[in-house]
Amino acid sequence: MIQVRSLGVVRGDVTVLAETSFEVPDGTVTALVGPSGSGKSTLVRCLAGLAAPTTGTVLVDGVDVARLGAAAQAAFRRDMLGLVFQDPELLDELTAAENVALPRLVAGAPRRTALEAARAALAVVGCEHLAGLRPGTFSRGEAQRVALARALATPGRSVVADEPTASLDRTNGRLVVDLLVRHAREHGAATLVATHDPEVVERCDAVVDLRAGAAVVG
Ligand SMILES: Nc1ncnc2c1ncn2[C@@H]1O[C@H](COP(=O)(O)OP(=O)(O)OP(=O)(O)O)[C@@H](O)[C@H]1O
Repeated sequence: MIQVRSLGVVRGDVTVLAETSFEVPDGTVTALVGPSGSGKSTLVRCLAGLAAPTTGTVLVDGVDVARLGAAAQAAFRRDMLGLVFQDPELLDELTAAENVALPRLVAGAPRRTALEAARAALAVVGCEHLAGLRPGTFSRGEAQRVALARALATPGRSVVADEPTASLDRTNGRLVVDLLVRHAREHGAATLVATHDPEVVERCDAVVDLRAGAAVVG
């Protein structure tokens, strides 16, 4: 479960987020919407331990990432949270399977086990055929699905995505949302998706709107 409690973020004179509270239950997908500059990315970064709350707390499966040290925060991102960004950020010198396996390899899993799990994750997103290839030649849709396979292969259940369909065409955008929703249902994953895309919002179970600095939960 993802829990955001009275979250406030102030940077200098700017109130980026004020008194924001909501929960994302396991097995459900919540859309995080709001005009440009309303703090969606900042909230995602707080959940990932990449930005610090000024007030309030965020909990991912009970873990308050802001209270962890830097190394533990990195381990939290690797082991507990599936993170998806607008750009896939794959490493060009590794194959797709190695990219997906990387978090597990870094955590010390045997190479063969990690690569087998990576191939299975690639099959789930329809990219089995890319396993042995390097990302340089992948289409945007393919690259984003490989990044999704990497995020969804995280042992932890919660998933946070920041504009995961923004750089994709409609067909690939739909595919990515389908995969996020299916993963949430099948794995009981609490999933939060920051988005501007009405088609994505329509597929979600709930909407949190960060309009005018206050969260409206519907
Ligand atoms: N460290 C910081 N210092 C000053 N202002 C900041 C800082 N971080 C974020 N902001 C401001 O907070 C606001 C919210 O930014 P954020 O990127 O979270 O919005 P967003 O809703 O994701 O926007 P978009 O939809 O355009 O991606 C912006 O006006 C941004 O300039």
